Amino acid sequence: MARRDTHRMDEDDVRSRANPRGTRPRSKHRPSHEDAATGTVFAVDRGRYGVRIDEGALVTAMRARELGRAAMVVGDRVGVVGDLTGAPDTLARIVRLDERDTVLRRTADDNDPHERVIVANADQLVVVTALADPTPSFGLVDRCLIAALTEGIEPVLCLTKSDLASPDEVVEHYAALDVPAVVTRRDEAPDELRALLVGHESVFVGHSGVGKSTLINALVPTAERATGSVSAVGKGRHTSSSAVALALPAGDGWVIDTPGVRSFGLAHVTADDLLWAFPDLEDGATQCLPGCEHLSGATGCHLDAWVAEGHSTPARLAAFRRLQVSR
Ligand SMILES: Nc1nc2c(ncn2[C@@H]2O[C@H](COP(=O)(O)OP(=O)(O)OP(=O)(O)O)[C@@H](O)[C@H]2O)c(=O)[nH]1
Ligand SMILES: [Zn+2]
Repeated sequence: MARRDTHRMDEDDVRSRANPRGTRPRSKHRPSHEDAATGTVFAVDRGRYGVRIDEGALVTAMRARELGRAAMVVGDRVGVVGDLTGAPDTLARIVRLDERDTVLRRTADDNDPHERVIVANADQLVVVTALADPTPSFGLVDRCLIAALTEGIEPVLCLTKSDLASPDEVVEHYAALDVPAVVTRRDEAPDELRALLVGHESVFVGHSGVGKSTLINALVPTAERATGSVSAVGKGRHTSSSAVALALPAGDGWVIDTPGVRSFGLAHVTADDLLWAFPDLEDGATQCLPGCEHLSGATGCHLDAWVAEGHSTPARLAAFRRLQVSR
């Protein structure tokens, strides 16, 4: 059961923090069109949405006025009416936005209260980092992991360019977090990673230049063409500022590519949000002083005693605290 606050609203007043491990979403917006087809938003550009209709065509759609301020993001499940043939120059209408299972969000920096929802309904976050060129940025990786863990999205570490450096140190660094790590290099097929993606909606994030496009092109051979067709969604100009969802060739799962990031603001994440992702530590914190940040040496932090009592391990507490400092 999720225990986090569900009262927070994202920028579009879409209720999105509801139980991420819960049951199927209910519609927030009451369907005004009983006959609407259901689909998934795979691209967004300048007020136009690319929607893959379930068992149907790829259509370009605009949102109906009745949706009010609600803005859809890649991964959203929506109801669509109108011309659903996907023929050139047709425009369908989104009349319903389903409640989100998860949202991946970030702020521009840590002092910025404005949250941006990047992707909806992803259940896996693949944090891509190069082992060299550029050297791994533990801070950025930590922040991506925090964003996933606090939203109930399963993180996966993907360590690229293993032809240039050994993965041992990085794997060791993250061992206590129990996050699966896969190692890739461009001259070998990413079979291990591919196996982890089957049946999932996986978002890929990473610093620019880590080899994310190389990886995605290996996973989805039609990726470049698909990304090109997204610019058709946005009236012909090229999209590079937003995410795009690509269907895996076997048809079982989605890969969502996002633009390279330099930073990952977490102004919206509290100490207790992060603790929620560590069920072995969470109960121990009920005995901390109010407002405890649970850092090492903090007066009144009960977590050291909790670990000494055998409820968790020093390595887990250290891993939690390292993320807590990164936050
Ligand atoms: N040595 C080595 N180089 C790689 C590997 N994978 C990618 N590269 C190179 O790294 C550079 C960046 O790769 P991209 O796939 O474009 O990286 P990206 O993360 O998509 O970067 P952006 O497009 O800026 O977001 C390119 O020159 C690639 O050829 C690898 O496994 N080993
Ligand atoms: Zn504490």
